Amino acid sequence: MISAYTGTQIRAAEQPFLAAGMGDVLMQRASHGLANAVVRELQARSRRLYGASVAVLAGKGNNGGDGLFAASFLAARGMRTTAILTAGTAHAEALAAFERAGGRVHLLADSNASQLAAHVAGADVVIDAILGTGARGGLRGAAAGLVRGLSRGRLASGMPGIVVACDIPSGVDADTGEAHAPVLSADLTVTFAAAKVGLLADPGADHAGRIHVVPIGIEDELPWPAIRRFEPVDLARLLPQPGRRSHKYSRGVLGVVAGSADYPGAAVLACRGALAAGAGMVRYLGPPEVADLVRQSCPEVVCSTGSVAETHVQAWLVGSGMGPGDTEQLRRARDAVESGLPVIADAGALPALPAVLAPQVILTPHAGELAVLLQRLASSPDSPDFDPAPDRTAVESSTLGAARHAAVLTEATVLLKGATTLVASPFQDFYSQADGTAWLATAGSGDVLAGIIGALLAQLGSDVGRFRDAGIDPDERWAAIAALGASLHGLAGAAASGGGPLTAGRISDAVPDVWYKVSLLSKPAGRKRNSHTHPLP
Ligand SMILES: NC(=O)C1=CN([C@@H]2O[C@H](COP(=O)(O)OP(=O)(O)OC[C@H]3O[C@@H](n4cnc5c(N)ncnc54)[C@H](OP(=O)(O)O)[C@@H]3O)[C@@H](O)[C@H]2O)[C@@H](O)CC1
Ligand SMILES: [K+]
Repeated sequence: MISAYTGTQIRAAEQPFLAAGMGDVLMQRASHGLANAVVRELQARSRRLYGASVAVLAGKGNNGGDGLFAASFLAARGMRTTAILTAGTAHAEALAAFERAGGRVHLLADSNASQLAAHVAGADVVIDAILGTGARGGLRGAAAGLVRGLSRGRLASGMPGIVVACDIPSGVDADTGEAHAPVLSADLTVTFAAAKVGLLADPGADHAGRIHVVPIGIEDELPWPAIRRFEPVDLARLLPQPGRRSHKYSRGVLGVVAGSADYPGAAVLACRGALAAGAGMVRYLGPPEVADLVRQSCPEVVCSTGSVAETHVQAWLVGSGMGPGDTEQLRRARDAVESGLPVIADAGALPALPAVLAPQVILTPHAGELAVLLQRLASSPDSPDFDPAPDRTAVESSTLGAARHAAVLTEATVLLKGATTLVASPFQDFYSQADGTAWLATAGSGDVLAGIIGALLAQLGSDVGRFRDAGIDPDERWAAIAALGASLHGLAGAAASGGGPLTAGRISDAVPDVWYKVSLLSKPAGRKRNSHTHPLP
């Protein structure tokens, strides 16, 4: 599990060490870790260390101090180092160490920003150490001009060097992931003590590149994380495995209310996702012509035109491929929510459900659907705040804030789909998953995701002990199940894509193999050999 914290949480954890006079020690650990990461990055690209050019953009705070100390260590390994002081001043000891190590210093001004940008655009490594967790807002004035010019220069150069962000890309809000343009997008973010929230939520995550955490010795002081991310080993622990005496009903039955005359394929894809993700049985309710297609594509599914009340299941999937005119299906969707069973509500169900729901209802909007949902809630007399209601662009600019707000207003669990998928529980627990590939942005991908999460709800929804044993509050298990589903969907998509285009049906085809490979990670050490035979995708 990756745990991420707000800048405020990190600063609070640092406080006892700073009070004990250990600030310098923390900075040395951080800057050593940063320098080592730069060395490893160059080595991984088979680039020579000796003579490599390193430019550090250093602000006046401790973030700049980390960058300057790191550059002085790199100079000691024979690299040519240049610093641009973006605030005209810098951390005194770090600057002295940088100069002692032979680094060149330039003071940034409005008049030389474009010239300095051109000067460092060709560097082998650019370290962005302008703003860290102490930032308020984004880059301003000459620093903004420098980053704009540098981004343009790197694009034009054709063979740009590596950008390494120190702690967080400057201009990304460590607490929210909101990005104040301009931001220099990094190939790698070397972050200290623990990941920051802003690195796990878009658009901040878009700028962060890969994330490397450098421990600095304050980790035991960290509180409950602000946001978490499951890794494959967590899936190994949490995904169910049938016992010898399991039968199809005990494994979990999912009811599916999806598809319409216009979008019959959504029902098929949702059912295929559910079957692939281990549901003991899938029961489909819907129009006869859609049911016929489901039967042809998935003969395992039991289809009927009956009601929710007379269908015995452990969880419901509602909404995929449904529109506002599908009156009977929408009534079934509302009945499913009213049953009190766990429900995943997707696409067409989102506008048709009551404003206030419950934690075991998982809403799965993309950014546009979430904007519409928030606009509807803002105009409801029960939810007078969040004014003005955001449009799609506003949701995309503040994904975590929007998901959080929707979860608070609806009292449901909200999964916001995107390159980084966020899950917000109404109790303010958060997950971020980014296991997939950009090729997952394809028609029907969301229907498969709904099917996978639905199957997990049917299998795990009542397994309170499994979550408690994993340190997850049982009340929060709905958010955890949604995040597990997002992770499984991402891993399956990446495996099926193999780096090339993907169709939605192939995502579900890949789920069983990914599930198997993930499950090997939980086997005792003696059998670990298998995990090499079957590496994760
Ligand atoms: N504490 C520790 O022990 C450790 C901390 N560590 C490192 O320290 C970093 C946090 O350092 P930090 O608190 O000094 O803040 P940082 O982000 O460098 O800059 C803030 C400075 O910039 C200014 N400023 C603010 N906003 C601005 C803007 N928009 N545009 C321009 N200027 C702006 C503001 O000055 P002001 O405007 O308030 O005068 C302030 O002085 C953290 O990310 C990590 O890298 C590690 O070494 C581990 C040990
Ligand atoms: K930075």
